[in-house]
This record gives sequence, C-alpha cells and structure tokens, in this order.
Amino acid sequence: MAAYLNRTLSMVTGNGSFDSHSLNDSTSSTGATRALHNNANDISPLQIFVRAKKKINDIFVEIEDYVSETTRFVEGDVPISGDIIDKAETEQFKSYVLKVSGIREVLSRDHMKVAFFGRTSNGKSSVINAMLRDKILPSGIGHTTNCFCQVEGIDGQEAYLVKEGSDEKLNVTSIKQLANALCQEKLCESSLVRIFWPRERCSLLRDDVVFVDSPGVDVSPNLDDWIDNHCLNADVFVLVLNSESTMTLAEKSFFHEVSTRLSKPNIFILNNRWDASASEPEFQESVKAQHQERCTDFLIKELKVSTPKEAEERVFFVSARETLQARLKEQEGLPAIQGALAEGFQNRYFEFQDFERKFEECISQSAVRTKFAQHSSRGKSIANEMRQMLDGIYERANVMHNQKLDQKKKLTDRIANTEQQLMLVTREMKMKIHNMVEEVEQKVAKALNEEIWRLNVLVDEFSLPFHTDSLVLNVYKKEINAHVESGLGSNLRARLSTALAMNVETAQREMTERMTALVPPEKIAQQTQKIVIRNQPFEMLYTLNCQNLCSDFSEDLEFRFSWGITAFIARFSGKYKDKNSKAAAIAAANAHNRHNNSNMNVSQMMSPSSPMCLMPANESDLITQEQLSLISKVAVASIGSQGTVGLIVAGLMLKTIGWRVLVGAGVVYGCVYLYERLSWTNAAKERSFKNQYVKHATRKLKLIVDLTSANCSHQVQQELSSTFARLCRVIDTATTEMNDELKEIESSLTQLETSQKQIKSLKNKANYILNELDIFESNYIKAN
Ligand SMILES: Nc1nc2c(ncn2[C@@H]2O[C@H](COP(=O)(O)OP(=O)(O)OP(=O)(O)O)[C@@H](O)[C@H]2O)c(=O)[nH]1
Repeated sequence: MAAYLNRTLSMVTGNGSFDSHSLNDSTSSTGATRALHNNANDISPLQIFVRAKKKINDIFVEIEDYVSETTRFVEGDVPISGDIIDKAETEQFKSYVLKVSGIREVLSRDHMKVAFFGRTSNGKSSVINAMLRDKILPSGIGHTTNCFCQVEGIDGQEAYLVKEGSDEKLNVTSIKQLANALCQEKLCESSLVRIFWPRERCSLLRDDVVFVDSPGVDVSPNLDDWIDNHCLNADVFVLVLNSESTMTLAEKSFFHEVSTRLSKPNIFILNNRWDASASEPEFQESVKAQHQERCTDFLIKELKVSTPKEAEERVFFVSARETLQARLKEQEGLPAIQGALAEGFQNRYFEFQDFERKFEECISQSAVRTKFAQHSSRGKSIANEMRQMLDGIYERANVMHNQKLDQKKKLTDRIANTEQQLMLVTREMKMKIHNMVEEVEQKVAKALNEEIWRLNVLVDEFSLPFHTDSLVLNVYKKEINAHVESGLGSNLRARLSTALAMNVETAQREMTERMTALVPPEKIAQQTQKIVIRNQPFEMLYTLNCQNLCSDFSEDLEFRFSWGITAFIARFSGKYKDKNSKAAAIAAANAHNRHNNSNMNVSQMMSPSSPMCLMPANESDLITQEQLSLISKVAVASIGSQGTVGLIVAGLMLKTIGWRVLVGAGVVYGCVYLYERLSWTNAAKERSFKNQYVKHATRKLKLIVDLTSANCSHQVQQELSSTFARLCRVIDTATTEMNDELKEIESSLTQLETSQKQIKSLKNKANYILNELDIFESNYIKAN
C-alpha cells in the first residue's frame, strides 16, 4: 500500500495541495482505481467476473442446447428407445433440462454483491454513495436507513425503485421517504427496497456489482433474519466503523454471527470519518495504530477469517463524505478540493481508492469462485452424468446391434435352408404320393375283383320275396341293386378303409413332421389351425352305383327244357355272347385308359346310353355280331323244319334201334321234361333270376374295376396333395413372415447404427463441454 500511495502522491503538488487535474485525468474514463489498475494489470479485476460470467453463460447455453438435443434424441429419435433406454433414464434426461434452465436463471441473476454493515450514522450510505459517485442513498445525522436498500444496475436511462413484494416501479426520489427512519411509512427492518440505477452512470454497476445498505446493527435484535435474507449470497462484507469511537459489541457480535454461518466471509473494515482525526493531529498516529490493531485482531483472532497479511489489506482509514464531495465536484467539472476539506484529504482519498481496488479484486475473485465454481461443477456433473448414461445406452445399443446381427444371420441361414429343404422335401413327397397312389390303385382293383368273384354270395344273401309280376320284379331289381351296392361298398370298406386311412394318416403325419421341421416352432405355433389335417379320419368313397350300372339288366324267366333243341342253340349262341361281353369289357377298359379321366362318373360311363358300353371294342367285334345273327337264323330255320327232320330221324332210328328202345327213350325224355316243367317253380325262377343277375352284374362290375380303383387312388392323391399344399402354404406363410422379420431386423440395424452415431456425437459433445468447463475453471477459478 505504501508503494501505491507513493505512486499516487506524485500526482499531488509539492506544496501539499491536491492536483485536481491529475485526478480528473485519471478518473475521467472509468475511475481512478480502475485507471491505475488497468495500467498495472491491463484489466479491471471486475472484468474478470464479467468475462467469467459471459464465458460460463456461453457454456451453459451450449449445455442447454446439448441437454435439449439429447432429450429430443432419447424421447423421439431412437426408434427402439424402449429397448435401450428405460423410462427412468428418459425422465433423468428431462430433469436436466429443468436443472440447466434453473442454473441459467440463477446465472443471469448472478452478480457481485457487497453488503455494508455497521452502527447507525457510521456513514454506510455515504460510503456507498461515494463508491457510486452519486447521492443515491439517503444519508444524514441520526438513524436514517430503516430497511435494506439494494442498488443494482439497469440498462435503461430511468432510475426507479421497487419495494419488496411489489412490482410497482416507484420514483427514485421516494427512497428518501421509504428508507428514511423518520418517514411516516414504516418498512420492516429486514425488508428490501431495490433501487435500479442506470448502469451508464456508474462503472461499478456496469460491471455487475450490487450494493446493499443496511440499517444500523445496533437498532435491531433480528440479526438472524438479516443474515438469512441478505448475507448468505454476499461476496464481500464491509464493516463501516466510526473512527471517532471504537468497534462496538453489536458490530462484533453481528460479524461473529456472519462468520459462523458463512465459511470465511470476505470482510473489509472501513474506519470512516477519519477526517475528524485531522483536528487532533497529535493523536492521529496512535489512534490509527490502535484502530488498526483492534481491527486486524478482530479479523485474525476473533473471527479467524483472515491471515495477518490479508488483514493488513482489509483495514482502511477513509472519509466517505469527503470522497463523495470530491467526486461530485469532478462530475460537475469543478476541482475536487474546492471548499473546506480537512488536512490530509489526499491521503484519505487515495486510501479510499486503494480500498476500492482491493475490494474490486476481492469481490471479483470471490464471486467467480463461489458462484461460478459451483455452476461449473454442476455443469460438469450434468455433462458427466449424461455422458455416463449415454455410455450405458451406447453399450446397450451395441449389445442389441450384435444380437440383431446374430438374428439376421440365423434368419438368413434359416430362410435359405428352408427353401433348399423345401425343394428336396417336395420332390420326395411327390414321389411318395405317386407310389402310394399306385399302391392304392392296385389294392382297390384286387379287392374289387375278389368281391366281384364272390358276388353270388352277396346276391344269395338278398332275401326279399320274389315274384315274376313286372311291378314286383322292378322293385325287386331296385332292391337287389341297392343290396349289392351297399354290400360291395361295406365289404370293400371292411377290407381296405382302415388300412388305407392309416396309411394316409401316417403319410400325412410324416409329411407334416418333415415340413414343419423346416420352419421355427413359434412360426408353426401361429398356424396350428392350418396344419390340423382333418377332424374326421380319411374315408374312401367307393362309387359303384349298381342302380345305373345294372339298369339294362333284363331277366329271362321263360321255361326252357334243358334238353330241347332251343337250349342247345342258346348254349351255342351263349358262347358267342360271352365272347362279345368280354370284348365289350376290354373296349371299356381301353376307353378308360385312353381318357384317363378319373373324375368321370362311373354311372355316367356305364349307363346303357354310354357309347363306351354299346360300342364294340373294334371292327372284329362287328363281324362277330353278324355271324351270331346268321347262326340264330339258321337255328330258327332248323326248329321250323324239325318236324320233317324228326320224322326222318325217327324212321331211321326205328329201323336201326327198334321201336322199344325208342319208346323207352321217349318216355325217359318225357319224364325229364315233365320233371323240369314241374320243378320250374317261383324259387327256381328266383334262382334263375339271381344267376342271371350275378352274371350280368359281374360283367358290368368288371368293367368299372379300373375306373373305381383309379377313382380311389385319386381320392388318396387328392387327400395327400391337399395336405401337402396346405403345408406348403404354411411354409410359405412362415417364410414370408421370416422375410418380413428379416426386413424389420435390417431396418432396426440401420436405425441402431444411426442411433449409435448420434450417441457417439452426443458423447463427444459432452466431452467438449467438460473440456470447456475445465478450461473455464483453470482460467477463472484455479487461477484466482
Ligand atoms: N465528518 C464526516 N461525516 C460523515 C462521514 N461520512 C458520513 N458522515 C456523516 O454522518 C452522517 C450519517 O451518515 P450516513 O451515511 O447516513 O450514515 P449511515 O451509517 O448510513 O446511517 P444510517 O443510515 O442511519 O444507518 C451524515 O450526516 C453524514 O454526512 C465522514 O466521512 N466524515
């Protein structure tokens, strides 16, 4: 301080008078202190706070953008957010938005706060006014300030004040009434009146310093309220003492209270009214030394807030009134020393400036450290927490990415394998169906042939009363047709159906097992409805339709003597008839093979009108029929001439054998005839009818053996093919689903990769912010 005083004293003239021009020069720009300080360090201490505030504010703008971007990302941009980001994390990210906006809010209100305390009339308001170079706060003898008055800067030109709990902007001249203890309108001691003063008018306000004036510590017992309401965020405390007296217990106990509530508060002690010492120069040094010792002891020993070296720099002897007067004159363009100023004004003035310089350094450092260190650390912890959460999200995204890649590979292999296997299984199944169909065809043909061979047994079982009456006979024919049809059907069913159904079911089961093994079980599980083969077991339909088949049956119930000539002719012609029937059967079978139409209705095919039935198999059959008709004619002609021939034969025989033998033979012949005639009863007719029917039905049924077996094999083929087609559809659906799933996985992979890139970029941003805060701390906090 001595060097500083020597330097500044050089501006004072040799005869001890104050050179106001020198002072004016130095204070004309930003004030003497700042000018000196700027020259020395090239930067105002307060500017450190201003720059630090701007810097941390810029960083928090970045943090706010970063937090919003990250929140947007976790809330909406990540398509599979539910899998890699849980709700709690999303909520946590959202909470950072509020936290950062809260910090920015506090940051915008952050300023350097200096609070003035001391007994009434010690000159607190005067000191503030002197520092602000204007008579802003009311001052006067006695108890003037009756509430807390806070002076802060505003950007506009108009000063105004606002009472606590009100938004009304009051004229600043009313501060004289409001804050004055003598005023009618009483405010609570701890209430606050905020005075907004244009920044342009005061450099300290421009640099974000806020001044708080208080009522005298001796006028109120509510010191706790004061500390809670006005001291906790103060960066510097100024204890304004009256140098004409000594520090009181009230002042001491207030600061004791402050130092217990705040860790190492920055306290300056101004021994104000030091101009009074000029009137008693002989005691000046000893009083000063006494005050200095008591003050430093108070800071070092009692409050324990300063080291001895620091305490030396915290105690000043000033005159606020003189400083204010000098500064007001300077602003009016008048010399600062005009008027009656006590001896030693220059020293007191420069000491006031020295106080201001130390105060500026202290408040700037303290505010940067206490306020911005906290913000910086909060910013770091937010960025760190977010980076950690993003690390976790990235890790989960990575795990999921690998899982999806694995799923993609498995699915691709599965699809390729399914397609390949399906081709093989299809070939195998076609072969199996073909073999089975052939087997069924053979079995049915064999069984039907056997049943036809045993047809007489079935016909013999028919027991409806027989009568030759045409009406009764028609009903009889219908019934016997029905009997044969159902009998054949049930016999075939009994012989074939169970084994066939089992074979079909086994084939279907094997088919189902083979096919379903090609796709994942869960895909099959979704389609069980489609896989269920059938509710009822497979049953073969044997379409015989004897009614139509034997509709052309016409019985011959005329009596015929078995030894008569007609019978011989009939027997002879019967050979041709049999031969003809055989040819027709061959023709029908050929026609069936040619058409190979298994769907053709058997009855349709075998109806009398069917060309297949009537048409001979080939030209040679036609010749045979013509020959037959010729033979019949010869036979009839023979019967017609049998009387003449008989007489000739009888004559010849009579001559050669003798008449006795002939008579005997005639009697025997007659007896045989009689016997046959008499035994031609209804039962015999029925037998004859049934025999004829069996022959006819056998012939007809043989014609449809191939067709029926083809029909049956076709049913089996239909059954197995439809099962196979159904299973193919199931596989198709499953493969389509797998392909869709593959597409989904591929799209998820793309999204995950995009998300991972975004997360990486967000992590980098967090690192950038952390780095910015590190630089901020090393530039502004650790450097202080
Ligand atoms: N001689 C002299 N008088 C001073 C000085 N500072 C202030 N005063 C006078 O002391 C009286 C009280 O000054 P204030 O600034 O009102 O004191 P205060 O501590 O704010 O008082 P309250 O507001 O009542 O708490 C006023 O008349 C001032 O002019 C000084 O340095 N020297």
